[in-house]
Amino acid sequence: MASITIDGIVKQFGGNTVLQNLSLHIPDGAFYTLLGPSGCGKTTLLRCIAGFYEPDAGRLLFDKDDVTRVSTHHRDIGMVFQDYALFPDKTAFDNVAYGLRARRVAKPEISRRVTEALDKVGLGALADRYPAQMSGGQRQRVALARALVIRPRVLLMDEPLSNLDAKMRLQMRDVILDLVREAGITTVFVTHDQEEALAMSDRIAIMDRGRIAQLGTPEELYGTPVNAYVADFIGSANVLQVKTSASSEGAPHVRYELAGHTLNGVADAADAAAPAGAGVLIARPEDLSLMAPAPHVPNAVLGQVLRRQYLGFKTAYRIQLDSGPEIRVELHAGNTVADFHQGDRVQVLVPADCRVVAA
Ligand SMILES: Nc1ncnc2c1ncn2[C@@H]1O[C@H](COP(=O)(O)OP(=O)(O)OP(=O)(O)O)[C@@H](O)[C@H]1O
Repeated sequence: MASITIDGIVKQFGGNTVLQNLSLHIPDGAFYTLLGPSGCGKTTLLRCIAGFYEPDAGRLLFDKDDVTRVSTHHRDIGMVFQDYALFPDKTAFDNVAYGLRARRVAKPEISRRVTEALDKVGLGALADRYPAQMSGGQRQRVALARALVIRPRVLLMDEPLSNLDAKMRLQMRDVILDLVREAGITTVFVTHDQEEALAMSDRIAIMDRGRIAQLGTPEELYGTPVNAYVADFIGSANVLQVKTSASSEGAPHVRYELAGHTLNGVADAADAAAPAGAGVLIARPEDLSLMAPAPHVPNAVLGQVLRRQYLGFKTAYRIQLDSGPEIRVELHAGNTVADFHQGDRVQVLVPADCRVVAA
């Protein structure tokens, strides 16, 4: 077990800089997820931590040990891949035993630890099966047991759930979390599935073209995304260009123009000093609400229902704001406000704590 310090890592392929001076500290025992769209550099970063790639600049530390130039098999890491990467000609037992045999662990101890590891992942009865005789979920459990049985300092997982069906993915989330929590092992998990990231992580690093756009707890990323990219990547958000001006209440409050109305919002701390200009309103559909048009309602914008979609636990609306953009609103079942239909005139209520960030 060890903390991981990534200090100013740069990685280039040809002329293409894939990791741009990236720094990140992962405390001992924490579960961190790298999340981002295809090609943002998640796997490259994981491979630098694993030692498959040597960075062009920067350092990598496990605790205080500089492992930047240490080879993969001396880094003491466990790895789990999307495609399991099991040996097809070895049984589950022998797959899990492989790392211990390579480390010349005594036979009785190998037997004890492998049996224990297979039991932990619920495969005690399948020790003699070959990978081809197992389901995807079972194979991934073998891969997990194989990674953990060597008691690595760091566990690295590259999209380990993406080849599994939806139900198995949910089950394996719990299996993984139970095992890594019990072992107290520092884990770096790569996914492009935002729900998986939210459900599993202590902290999520959202990556954008080789940089970290935001690092935070799931609640921080969802509740206070620093920019439109993060807001749009985690959950869904209305991301609307607005013109901002200073609020009489002072920072962090800000006023902004949306579809001909002046509303109150909250500015990002970094932008609070310069409130006048172009901004971006970030409003989650579930934070907005609807009412029939009425005079003198603060923080409301007029529009018309373009589409109403009933989704059981919620109803999703697309509203065309009068001489403004479209905006999405979601009302949850049990919400007592009246229902609206296509063509209805409505007033969209935008809470005054909705955030406006730099454009
Ligand atoms: N070995 C390599 N040689 C050249 N370019 C590479 C190599 N590995 C990755 N790249 C490039 O680096 C960029 C980042 O790739 P990376 O695999 O790290 O992205 P990712 O975020 O993991 O994407 P995905 O979710 O699709 O796996 C891509 O543009 C990719 O084409």
